[in-house]
Amino acid sequence: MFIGVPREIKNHEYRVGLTPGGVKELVLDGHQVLVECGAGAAIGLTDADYAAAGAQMTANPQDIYANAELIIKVKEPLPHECAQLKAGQVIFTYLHLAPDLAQTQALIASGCTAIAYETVTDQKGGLPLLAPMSEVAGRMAIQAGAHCLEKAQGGRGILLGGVPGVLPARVLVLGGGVVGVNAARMAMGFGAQVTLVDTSLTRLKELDMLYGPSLKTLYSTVDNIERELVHTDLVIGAVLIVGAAAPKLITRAQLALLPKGAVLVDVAIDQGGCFETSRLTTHQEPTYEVDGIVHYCVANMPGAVASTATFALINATLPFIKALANLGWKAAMRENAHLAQGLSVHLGQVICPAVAESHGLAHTPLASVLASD
Ligand SMILES: NC(=O)C1=CN([C@@H]2O[C@H](COP(=O)(O)OP(=O)(O)OC[C@H]3O[C@@H](n4cnc5c(N)ncnc54)[C@H](O)[C@@H]3O)[C@@H](O)[C@H]2O)C=CC1
Ligand SMILES: CC(=O)C(=O)O
Ligand SMILES: [Mg+2]
Repeated sequence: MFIGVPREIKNHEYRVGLTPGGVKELVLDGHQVLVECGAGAAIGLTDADYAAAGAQMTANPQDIYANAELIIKVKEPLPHECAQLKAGQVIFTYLHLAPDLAQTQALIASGCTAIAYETVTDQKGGLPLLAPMSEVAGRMAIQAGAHCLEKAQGGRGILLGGVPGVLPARVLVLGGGVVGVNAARMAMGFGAQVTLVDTSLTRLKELDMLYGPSLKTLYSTVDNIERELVHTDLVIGAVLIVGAAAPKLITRAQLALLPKGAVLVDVAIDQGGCFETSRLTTHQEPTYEVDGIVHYCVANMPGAVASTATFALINATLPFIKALANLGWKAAMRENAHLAQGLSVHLGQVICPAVAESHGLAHTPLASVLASD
């Protein structure tokens, strides 16, 4: 198969969809891999490394969009990338379509087959291709939040861990999945007082067994969250309903409950965000203020630690990329029902039910697509 890897072009996005090690595996399987020059340069993966692994290199991303049967990326295709996609071509990347009607329409119009990393599942009900980036973003959320709590960033001027004789900051984590648990672990490591809420009692029980009294757990209700906000310095938004737009857990009116200079880090922003006042920001300008509350809403947080994040991502994606390349997407999905959950858009039809529902669009059942020739 002809596989293409364009350079990522989103703001401060330095990750790359395939490492030279990944290229080597695919070339050994008999595939042809075309990589855009400089795709891995920011994290020390040189064009020479890719060439040595067996890739062909091009300075022109249009060569990739014109010729590749399978395109491997990290972030969602931007409008001019969507415009180059076509029927018969597969793109495998993060898409986050539920909050993004324009991208959904562009992928429909392209006729391509778009497979989303973030909805591929595993036997345990997890999201194996989202998890590595959720680990990174969850851990980063505490670094980012601690920085935002500094006065110069608009924050309350509170040190996360406090010092002897002065209490540490209070951190509220909304959602106890992969992002939430990684954020909670980092915050506890800093010495902060951490409370985590979730709607899953099973999950809260697991976390209680894991962390004991150093982590306070609370069932997620409006009332419980409101009572916490009154004394919270840093809130981490880490909820997810797979494929769907994030539920809004803090309204604009509820911002008034927080102390002035408190910080909201909305990791769930890629699914539309879980605070009413969230709007997308970039690494270049990561924060803004609403009613005296600092908001950090960067949708590609792991892009900032692109070296760690790229290797973590490829560890998870490579087996699926190999299956798509070796078998073709349809046979690979017939063989692996978990990979099939990634199919979002195909030949102008929306396949992911949660995406269709978010935009009020018709949805074509996965089974009927996989049953057809
Ligand atoms: N901004 C960024 O750079 C990144 C964003 N993310 C995003 O972070 C979000 C969380 O991802 P994961 O932790 O991997 O998901 P996950 O599925 O592991 O965890 C989500 C948790 O939210 C809980 N939840 C759902 N509704 C809730 C509610 N109303 N109240 C409290 N808890 C609720 C679920 O029970 C689950 O435990 C996703 O939107 C993901 O796309 C992930 C990586 C990077
Ligand atoms: C998950 C995601 O959107 C990211 O890593 O940027
Ligand atoms: Mg994202």
